[in-house]
Amino acid sequence: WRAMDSPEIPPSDRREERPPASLPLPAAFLEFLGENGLDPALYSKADTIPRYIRLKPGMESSVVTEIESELKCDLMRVSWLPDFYAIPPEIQIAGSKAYQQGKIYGIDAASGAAILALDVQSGDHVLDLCAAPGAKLCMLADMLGSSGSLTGVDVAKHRLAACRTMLQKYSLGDRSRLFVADGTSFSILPVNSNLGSMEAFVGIEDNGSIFSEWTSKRSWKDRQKSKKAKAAGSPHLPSTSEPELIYYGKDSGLVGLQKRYVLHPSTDAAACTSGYDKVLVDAECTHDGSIKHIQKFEFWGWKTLDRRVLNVERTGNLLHLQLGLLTNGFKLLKTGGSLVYSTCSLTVAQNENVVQQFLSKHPSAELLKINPADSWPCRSGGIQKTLRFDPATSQTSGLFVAKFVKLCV
Ligand SMILES: C[S@@+](CC[C@H](N)C(=O)[O-])C[C@H]1O[C@@H](n2cnc3c(N)ncnc32)[C@H](O)[C@@H]1O
Repeated sequence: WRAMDSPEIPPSDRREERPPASLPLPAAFLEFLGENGLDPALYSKADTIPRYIRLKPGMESSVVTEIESELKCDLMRVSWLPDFYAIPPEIQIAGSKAYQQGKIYGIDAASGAAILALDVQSGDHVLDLCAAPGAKLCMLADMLGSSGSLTGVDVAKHRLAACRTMLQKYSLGDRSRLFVADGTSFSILPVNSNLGSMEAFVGIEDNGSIFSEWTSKRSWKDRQKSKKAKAAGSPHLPSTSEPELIYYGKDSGLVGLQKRYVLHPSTDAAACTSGYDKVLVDAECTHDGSIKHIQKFEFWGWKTLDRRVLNVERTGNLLHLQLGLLTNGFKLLKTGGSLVYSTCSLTVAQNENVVQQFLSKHPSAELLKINPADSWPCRSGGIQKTLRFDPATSQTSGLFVAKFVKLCV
């Protein structure tokens, strides 16, 4: 797999003579970095990047002192990101009471910035097209507040089930619904509150065709369906192209509605008027910018990295997948709505090139300046208005962020 030509490679991504990384990076990964103009020395910084946590909004400030004494470290407030704190990288939060009681969750500061870039307002209908394992989904739900809706989609059912657990743990599920589906073809629009009250869509008899309150107990029909899906092949991919709803909250707007109305695929024209206000496409990628993730392969085995990350077939398909996810996410956006595309890859191929290809085919898409970024510790991407976070510049994981608006054409 070769990186595509790029108009401009950000200067700090160019290869330079620098001290070698302390990690024993395997030859295939070094070759991947070389092909993409990335500096292996980045991977020696894994132990210097803080771990970030987000305090659930609304917690009293005394909670910070409580958590500090429990974790036995200072919580350093991240000045440019509300509710975010940095802690030393070696501190584990999973065993702490604060984590178990749903007061904090782990999320990188760059990920927090991507969510702020989306500028979610109360009342928005928000779609997260690659939602699992769910840290960004939780932050989106928090930003939404007490009106609007959140739809999470992921192709991997077991990973999306983890999102459901997170939403429930942090009491953020009421306005949410979760679909196992392919994000490149998902076409279900938000439940529009005006339509919800129309007689045609509201169920009269509860004969199984109407959404009643969500329960974790599955019906006989559903159990048969997943048995069939399991027998048919991969447990990760839906066996049909039909999205599977695995969770909806009591205020998600579904309760009382006819299933066929809610699960009805939309047209492009309908999306322009009744689509999502905000869409996040945090696309599947090679994860090479997630320095801590790459570090884990030292224990998992470098062969696993070859198979999971660098496999030519997989990486080649990835570019197609990323463009497909961005294209479909944009299709589901209402006119005037905005979309954030992000990846945790540092390559130009999976970021600027995908953005360029997408813009060349979509005259109704325009890049938007991310205003709060003026005070963020990041740099410009290779295309104006796009952003790049990386360990050296930002003290965070690597993240590319681009924001688009859907124009009326
Ligand atoms: C970078 S991760 C998303 C991380 C997530 N946004 C978060 O903050 O926790 C990418 C996700 O995309 C999912 N994915 C891969 N192909 C997909 C597809 N065709 N449609 C939807 N999701 C897909 C993967 O299962 C994975 O969970």
